Amino acid sequence: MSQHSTSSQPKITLPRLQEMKKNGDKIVVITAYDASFSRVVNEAGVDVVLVGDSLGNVMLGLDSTVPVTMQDMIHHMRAVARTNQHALLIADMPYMAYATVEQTLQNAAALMQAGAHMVKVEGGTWLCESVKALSDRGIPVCAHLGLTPQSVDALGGYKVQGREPEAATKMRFDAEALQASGARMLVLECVPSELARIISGELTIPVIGIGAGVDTDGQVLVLQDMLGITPGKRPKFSHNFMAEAQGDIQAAVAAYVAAVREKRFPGPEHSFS
Ligand SMILES: Nc1nc(=O)c2c([nH]1)NC[C@@H]1CN(c3ccc(C(=O)N[C@@H](CCC(=O)O)C(=O)O)cc3)CN21
Ligand SMILES: CC(C)C(=O)C(=O)O
Ligand SMILES: [Mg+2]
Repeated sequence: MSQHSTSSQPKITLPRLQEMKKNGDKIVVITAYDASFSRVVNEAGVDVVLVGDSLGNVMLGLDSTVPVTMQDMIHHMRAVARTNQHALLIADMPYMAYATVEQTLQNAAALMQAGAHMVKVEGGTWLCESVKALSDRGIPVCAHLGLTPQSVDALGGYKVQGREPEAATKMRFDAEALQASGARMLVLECVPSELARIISGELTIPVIGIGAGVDTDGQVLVLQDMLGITPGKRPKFSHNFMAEAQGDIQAAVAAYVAAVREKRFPGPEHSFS
């Protein structure tokens, strides 16, 4: 196998995801961090694989994503890329890797060269300049609003975001501004279902929810959460699909894919109001 995991082109492209939004077909996103699970989730037919900085929690045993480094992200990104078959691969940019426009370009380039097809950044309008700089240079960007775990200390914990009217209005404004700056996808995490529904309708780009109700254009979950092997507490918005899969990992991931496509997941018990 080649030492340089040069990015091969995915069958699931950004225009295809755009078309899925238009047709109301749910986009299925899942995290993976290594070659074995990259293959499993590809076999299950997921559209998008996220090499999330949640690898800090589930791969490294950390209690937040703050200590995760570019080296960590590159290491896992390369492993996932080696066995990817058809999925679009997104790499999270880790803590402080996109503090300035210069840093953003350099670190995004490293993740693309490790096999990513898109990079993801957490934050609102302060990021617009960097999103535009990346987009102008041909690097697709996924934005991330709501509960942004890299800011957990500023937010005062892992809490639902956008419940107050002013916060909801600001999130809608941030989402529009990021899209106008060139973002091609948006993740909404821990947001009231109604606000996520409104933002998904207002944006033309696909909106992927986690703890954001059933009315987004797609869903994302952390792999270990759906397999019931999270080290520590599993977030309330997640669901253990292993329970109904008789211990079969491949079947559990397939159950998640089917539940999202058929709009059976998430249910009210995984959503916030
Ligand atoms: N295993 C894992 N799953 C994730 O979804 C995840 C990570 N790790 N690490 C990075 C971030 C952190 N995330 C988190 C972590 C905790 C909560 C949490 O405790 N949420 C509360 C609900 C919040 C509320 O009611 O205000 C919960 O009870 O689940 C949410 C998202 C999501 N991401
Ligand atoms: C939970 C998702 C959206 C994420 O950012 C991650 O896995 O790091
Ligand atoms: Mg993340």
